[in-house]
Amino acid sequence: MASIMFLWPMYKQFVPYQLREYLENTIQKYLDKLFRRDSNFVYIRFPEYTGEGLSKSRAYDEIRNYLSSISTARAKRLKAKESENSKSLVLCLDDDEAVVVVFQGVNVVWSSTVVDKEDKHNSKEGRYLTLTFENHHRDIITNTYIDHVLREGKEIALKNRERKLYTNNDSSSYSSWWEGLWSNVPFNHHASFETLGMDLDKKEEIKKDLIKFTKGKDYYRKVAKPWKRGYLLFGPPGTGKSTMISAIANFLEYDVYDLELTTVKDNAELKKLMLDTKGKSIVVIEDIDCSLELTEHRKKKKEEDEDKEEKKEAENLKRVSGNNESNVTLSGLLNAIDGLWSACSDEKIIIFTTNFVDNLDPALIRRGRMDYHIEMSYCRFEAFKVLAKNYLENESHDLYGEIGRLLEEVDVSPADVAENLMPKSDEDDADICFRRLVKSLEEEKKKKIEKEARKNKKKAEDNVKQEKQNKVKGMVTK
Ligand SMILES: Nc1ncnc2c1ncn2[C@@H]1O[C@H](COP(=O)(O)OP(=O)(O)OP(=O)(O)O)[C@@H](O)[C@H]1O
Ligand SMILES: [Mg+2]
Repeated sequence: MASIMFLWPMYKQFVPYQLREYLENTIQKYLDKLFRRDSNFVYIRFPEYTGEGLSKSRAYDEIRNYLSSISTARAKRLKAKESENSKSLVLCLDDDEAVVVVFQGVNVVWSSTVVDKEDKHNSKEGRYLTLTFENHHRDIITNTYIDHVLREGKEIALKNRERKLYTNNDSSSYSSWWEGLWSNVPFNHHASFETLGMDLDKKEEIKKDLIKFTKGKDYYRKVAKPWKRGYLLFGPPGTGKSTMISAIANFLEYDVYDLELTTVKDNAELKKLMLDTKGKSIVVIEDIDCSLELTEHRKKKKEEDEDKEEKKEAENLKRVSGNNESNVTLSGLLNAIDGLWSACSDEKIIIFTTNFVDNLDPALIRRGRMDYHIEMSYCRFEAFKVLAKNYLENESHDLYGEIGRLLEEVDVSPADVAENLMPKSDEDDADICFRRLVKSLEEEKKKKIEKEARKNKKKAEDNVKQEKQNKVKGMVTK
């Protein structure tokens, strides 16, 4: 019987379609009816559509994904499918084709069947996948294997999907009516940890932390915490905070939700937005200090307007600007990050960026909320080496020593260094770019020295002034 089971796919390959259809519709149906009850084999059917055929079956898609890698390696007939959510063609088992899979020493057969043309009018099942195995393996298949298949299928779908960059829609604009809370575009930023100029040890530490997080499902469940992690990226402009977010997204293959807090109407809307984000994603709030400050600033301005009896003018302004004033409060934001709802979806990273970490409310960035604080700092020699390799494919040069010394003496951002390293014309080779960088660093050094000198001069003048005042005071009291 086992040999018949394994020959079945081959038979399907060689027998002409019309004859096969005839055989399947007549002989096989009767034979199946007669013998299936006593058969040693179990058949599980997974239809493409569930219920009345209104919605696609998730299990079917997951199994198809799982079978895609196996079929690509083993099946003779494959079907190439284009999928909206997938970044490349998906190869899957062709109709009326089958593959044998061995799981923990147990042989099973997966076959794909398309519903007969006549039947199609009565049934919306479309296609179905059938899993066949010997009866005495029933426990391992139903308790372990099917779960394994669905899990693997989900993983494969996540890997193959086209990643998205989401931005929240302004709720006061008409487009949000049909576009929903978030709009998206394909996420195509190519930043990676390899191209990120920063201290190598720090880079490794961040990568390790991220990997630990992604593997922490059971741990987070054990300690009864939602599976999420907060990162605070802080540092001067142009030090790579936004680039780091893209690098993290690419490293983990996550989607990115870029949340523009100033267009969020109120706390309730913020909660809705957060609830509408999927797992395996990064929620980003850039320049968090400005977002909150802006809200406060607007409120104060409104009060002032009212005090000055300019209520009418303020009303007009409101009308013109579409009344899109944000009333998100700090407590609303805290609640959105780790309120009860945050346990609703799995595997999420929240990243705040700021240029002024000292301006932030301690409650917002306390550990447990923003678990990992990463300082993005000015460009030093190690970061420069990464940028030189990246922009000029260069790993050594006579000027490296001088550049290294200058980078220790002046504070310049990696963005400034990158700008100097970027060839401006076809004639610009590495030598020209490095010389340009040295020149720019020397100018920075000169500016720094002049600034220091001005500061010292002012300090000396202030001291003289103070001494004079003290002398006068002394004379008066005498
Ligand atoms: N550490 C870095 N490694 C590699 N490239 C960098 C780095 N920092 C900055 N750059 C380059 O400079 C540009 C600006 O960097 P980025 O936008 O990431 O800075 P930022 O810290 O987010 O600045 P801001 O505070 O103004 O938002 C990037 O496009 C990137 O090319
Ligand atoms: Mg930025």
